[in-house]
Amino acid sequence: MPSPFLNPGARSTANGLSLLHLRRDNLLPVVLDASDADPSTEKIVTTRFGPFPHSTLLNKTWGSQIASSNPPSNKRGKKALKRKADDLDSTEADDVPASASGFIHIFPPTPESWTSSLPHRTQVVYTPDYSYVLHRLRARPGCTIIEAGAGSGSFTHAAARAVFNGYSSASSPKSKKRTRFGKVCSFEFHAQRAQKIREELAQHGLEDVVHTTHRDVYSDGFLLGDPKTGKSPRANAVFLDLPAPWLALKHLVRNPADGAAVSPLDPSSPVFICTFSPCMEQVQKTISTLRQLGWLSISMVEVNQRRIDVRRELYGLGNEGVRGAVQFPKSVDEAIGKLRSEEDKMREYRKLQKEGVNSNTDTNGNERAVKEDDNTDEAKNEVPVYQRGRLIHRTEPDLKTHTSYLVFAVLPRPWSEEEERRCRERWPSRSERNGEAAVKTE
Ligand SMILES: C[S@@+](CC[C@H](N)C(=O)[O-])C[C@H]1O[C@@H](n2cnc3c(N)ncnc32)[C@H](O)[C@@H]1O
Repeated sequence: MPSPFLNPGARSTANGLSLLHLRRDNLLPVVLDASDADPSTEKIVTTRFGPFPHSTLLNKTWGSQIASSNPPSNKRGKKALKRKADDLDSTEADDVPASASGFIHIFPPTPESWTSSLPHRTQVVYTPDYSYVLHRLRARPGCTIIEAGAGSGSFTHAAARAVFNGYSSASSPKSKKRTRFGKVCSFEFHAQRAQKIREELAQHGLEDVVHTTHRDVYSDGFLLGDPKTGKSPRANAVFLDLPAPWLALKHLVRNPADGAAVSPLDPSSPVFICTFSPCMEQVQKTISTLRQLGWLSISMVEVNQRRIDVRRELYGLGNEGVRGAVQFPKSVDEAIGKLRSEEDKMREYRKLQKEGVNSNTDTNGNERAVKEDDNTDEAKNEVPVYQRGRLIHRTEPDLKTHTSYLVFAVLPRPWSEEEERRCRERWPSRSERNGEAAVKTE
């Protein structure tokens, strides 16, 4: 099955993953089920915007707006309970809320939307970090990345998309020989997490691109299959999101001394590494071990991404009903004016109370007209609402991420005297060329 992450097609399909966009930063992943066409028993996604039976979500052009359905006439629908809005957004429902008022949008999955909606089993790597990491690892179609640990699979999905250049199982044996298919070799030592990520990747059509191994990489390294005699993944890049990355580095060498038959690294290319650590002591230990093992260009980066919200700030009491406006006096004069008018109103009210007249009727018993406050900006100036107020920008403090110090390094490809000599003969330097010319003219 082609992965909806890599080949989403034009429409939502049965058994494929879709993402329901409820609100900004609130996405609900759903695998659509077409097996039950009976409206009284089919699966329903229940959200704060109403119920959405799977049949109403199937075969929709990505990006479509979908209106919620009327509550079904089945028993579950009739027994509908009123629940808090936050409890409502779920992929399956035992009962359906009686109101059917809203709409949602349906989107194909991407690594970014999966990161913000996936079921968390561990801390995850968020988009600002992994986009930078993949860029520094030179992740590109056709290369192989080693990842440990897989955790909740957030980084795994982004890495799979970065290296994807075709499904090896779908290509002919001849082209398989010629093409090096991009791969992510993912290692996880927690048995349930390893099993869960395997299931998820199969459900997402990524099992061809990601090879998952249940393994303690500190003791058993990164070969595929048997830890000692297994196959080398021939990795071009490595990402370690482990509590003690320095303990795994001894296996990431060109000539293994740990008893492994081969190195897990690609002998024909330099290898880029990134380790992800939440504290500086871990960074220091990692860098020290990288130095001992011959890694070069070692550097550390902290990604501190902030989303900047640019908007107009409109203060003043006359902005009632204006979207985003702050109902607060913009000057001392406006504050005093407001207090005076309220005192006047109170005085008049007390006077009427004393006279025994309903405050909403005048002394003759007629309905009193509500005095309109003409002191609005609308009435006072011609400036359109969207241009009023001060233009301000604020950083959004609630960005989802967790402290991460990213250590990067490069291990050069192995290089022998013989290879150096062959290259010099083939591409002589200018001085070598000039020397040769001088010898020839003598
Ligand atoms: C922070 S989580 C990784 C999150 C992941 N990068 C993501 O984006 O979802 C760290 C994972 O490393 C795994 N782990 C810890 N020690 C390990 C080891 N020695 N070998 C393999 N995995 C290990 C843990 O079980 C945990 O799932």
